[in-house]
Amino acid sequence: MTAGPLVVLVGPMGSGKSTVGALLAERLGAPYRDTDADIVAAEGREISDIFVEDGEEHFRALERAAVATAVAEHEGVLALGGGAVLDAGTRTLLSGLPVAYLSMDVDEAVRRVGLNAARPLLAVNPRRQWRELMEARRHLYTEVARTVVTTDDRTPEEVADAVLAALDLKKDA
Ligand SMILES: Nc1ncnc2c1ncn2[C@@H]1O[C@H](COP(=O)(O)OP(=O)(O)OP(=O)(O)O)[C@@H](O)[C@H]1O
Ligand SMILES: O=C(O)C1=C[C@@H](O)[C@@H](O)[C@H](O)C1
Ligand SMILES: [Mg+2]
Repeated sequence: MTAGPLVVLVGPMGSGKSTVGALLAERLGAPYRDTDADIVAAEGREISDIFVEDGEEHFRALERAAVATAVAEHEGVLALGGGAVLDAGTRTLLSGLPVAYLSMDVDEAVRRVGLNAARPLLAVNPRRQWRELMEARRHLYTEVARTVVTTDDRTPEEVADAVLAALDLKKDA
């Protein structure tokens, strides 16, 4: 059997990658890994500091390298950063992998993260910013995904069940 992640979660900020990823890891008896956390650990600084000090392009290159390492060596549940799909090289790395896109509509997004000051991308007029962000990204999430799982009106447990079913992964590993 080839090594590689059992499932890769993509989707916008707040779609539930961390929450659902942890549940999936528990159900599959597999480790959870998050490339945002890998980058913070490797760089010894927060992502917001990388953006401010070196710019988004540099961050995307670090992210591409982190995704390359993770898909090569991680055999569990892998969550990517919300903007990882913007990079063409990162998208290529995902080809052929069991990628699930966790989607949500704008109302749900504003409810979950719109008022959260820790997400400065959405700090001013979250509804409009959300729409713009998704217009730029939706087709890229869809492009890399083997399955699209809606998270609106679903608990994290229900989302995890839907991912397992869509990717034909067993629940009691
Ligand atoms: N299915 C769900 N229903 C309701 N709330 C949810 C659901 N999934 C996640 N949440 C809540 O939404 C918030 C964001 O979830 P989470 O941190 O898992 O998203 P994320 O995709 O990892 O975000 P980020 O890209 O910022 O890391 C949390 O407060 C979480 O409890
Ligand atoms: O949506 C984005 O562009 C980002 C999402 C986060 O996961 C981080 O990767 C970073 O803050 C950028
Ligand atoms: Mg997260």
